[in-house]
Amino acid sequence: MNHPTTAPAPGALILRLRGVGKKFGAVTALEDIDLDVHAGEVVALVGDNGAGKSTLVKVLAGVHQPTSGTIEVSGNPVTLDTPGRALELGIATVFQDLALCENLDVVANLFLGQEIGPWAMDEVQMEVRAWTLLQELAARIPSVREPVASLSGGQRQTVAIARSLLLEPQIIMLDEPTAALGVAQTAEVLNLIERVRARGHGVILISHNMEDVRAVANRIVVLRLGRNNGVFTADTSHQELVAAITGASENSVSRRAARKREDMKREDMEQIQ
Ligand SMILES: Nc1ncnc2c1ncn2[C@@H]1O[C@H](COP(=O)(O)OP(=O)(O)OP(=O)(O)O)[C@@H](O)[C@H]1O
Repeated sequence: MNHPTTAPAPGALILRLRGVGKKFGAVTALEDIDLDVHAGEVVALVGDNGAGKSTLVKVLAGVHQPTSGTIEVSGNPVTLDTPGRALELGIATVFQDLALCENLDVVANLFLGQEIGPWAMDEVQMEVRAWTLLQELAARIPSVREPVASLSGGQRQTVAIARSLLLEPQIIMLDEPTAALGVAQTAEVLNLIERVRARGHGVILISHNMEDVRAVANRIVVLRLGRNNGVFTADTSHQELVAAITGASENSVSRRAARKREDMKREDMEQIQ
């Protein structure tokens, strides 16, 4: 199945993961992950270092193969065995390094690698398409003939996001898009994410910044130690989110139960010896 040419209905379930796991040898990076993404929503993926966010992004980008579980795109089971296949199925990823060419201008960066293919066009057509897309995104880029080297961090992020939209993906994954940005540029990128959502794409936003996440996400999916640890809404308090991320929500009752289990195990061992 290739990705449908007609846009999914707003709110349609476009991505569904059930029981997805990923082991690297003896290391379990992901275990039993469920994730739903609908058309026209921003799902934030948050978690501490090592929680499994990057691994999940790479599974969805076709870089890593899951060791268990199922992935469905628009209701059809899929195998994302290469990055090209993920793109064909309408899953685009903007990695943290952005992969832009500093010495090339905005138009050249937007169409990089697509000189042959659906967007094979002449220079004028490419420039018009670039302007149209950037205007639609209300992107603040001074000129599409500006080399990327002279753009700000926020503008570079915009170019990278616009490039991934050229193929009209159903889902766009953004890996820490505001990590290196100041306040004004962060606001610009958050506005851009809202406009991408308004175009009907499903957005998966990976971020360490709870303020950013709460500002734009419809739902916040917490990963902890490679597992799901709750799904929250944007009005969830900072403390509650941090508790889910760090595991501080494991309250004194569950700690007491764990202590009892340990005591019982010790007593059993003593009886055996
Ligand atoms: N290629 C690999 N080989 C072995 N183990 C790996 C590999 N990639 C990730 N891991 C392990 O999988 C677990 C999850 O890592 P991952 O990088 O996905 O977490 P993360 O949430 O993205 O963390 P961070 O925020 O630090 O990037 C970690 O224990 C990590 O050491």
